Amino acid sequence: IQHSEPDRNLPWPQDRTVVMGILNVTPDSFHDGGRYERIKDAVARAEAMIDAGADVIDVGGESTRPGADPVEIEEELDRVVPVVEELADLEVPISVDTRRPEVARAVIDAGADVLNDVEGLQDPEMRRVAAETGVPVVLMHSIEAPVDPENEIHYDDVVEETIRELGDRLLAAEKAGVDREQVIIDPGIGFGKTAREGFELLDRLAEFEALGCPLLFGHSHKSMFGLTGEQAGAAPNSTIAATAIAARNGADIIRVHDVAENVAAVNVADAAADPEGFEP
Ligand SMILES: Cn1cnc2c(O)nc(N)nc21
Repeated sequence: IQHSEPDRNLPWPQDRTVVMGILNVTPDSFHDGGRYERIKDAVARAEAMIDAGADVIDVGGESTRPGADPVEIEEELDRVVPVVEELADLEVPISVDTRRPEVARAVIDAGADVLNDVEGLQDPEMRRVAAETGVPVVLMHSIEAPVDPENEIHYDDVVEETIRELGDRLLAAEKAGVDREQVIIDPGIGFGKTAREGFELLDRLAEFEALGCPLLFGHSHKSMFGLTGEQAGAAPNSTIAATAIAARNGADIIRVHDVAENVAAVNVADAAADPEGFEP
């Protein structure tokens, strides 16, 4: 499977699988230190991920784990804006994972290059931000985020239904003035989907090409790997194996915690996809 035609003005290479490093700036992702310590630590971790081969850094101030507590807007701003300001000077683009238009506007003003919306631009105000700023936006499929674990969502064909619902979101975004060229789609692994549905999506990723947008796959350390003998938050080996399969099945961007290991996995997939043309 080749990558989507390299004709979009996205801020990363389009002739190979791109690795997005996850930078959580939630308090539980730091040992207790002051605010300044946290910002310094976040920048150091971003730099380490860049050194390990990350093509883009995804900054998130609010956990989207199932059942996570929502964070006040002021708190989310206080967590992400200072970090984005520091990272804006680094040589790789910065993505921000937020569901809030206020935060989206603030981080774009602070230098963020990409919006990562786990709610798939369901908020009309988020569509307006994307349309007005023209920044690339990740449109992730999720019935709700964070998902209420009690909310039993059932799919007949998770791939078909996810593609159809993403298509509807894409149309709504285009109606609001968002250019299809700025949209990256994402099946939303684990958001209201079972482990087996996660593997079904992984296996049939190529079907998402129908939407004509680059595809982001975010499986790192997720609960689907309970099926493969690891567990949520501690699934490094399954994550790396799934990265290679996802890249080979057409994922254009892989969103991961452990950058070096997953860079190797995408390189293996890209080399297998084009043994003559692959360049290390
Ligand atoms: C923030 N976040 C957590 N999981 C994610 C996924 O699978 N995709 C995207 N785009 N963001 C995610």
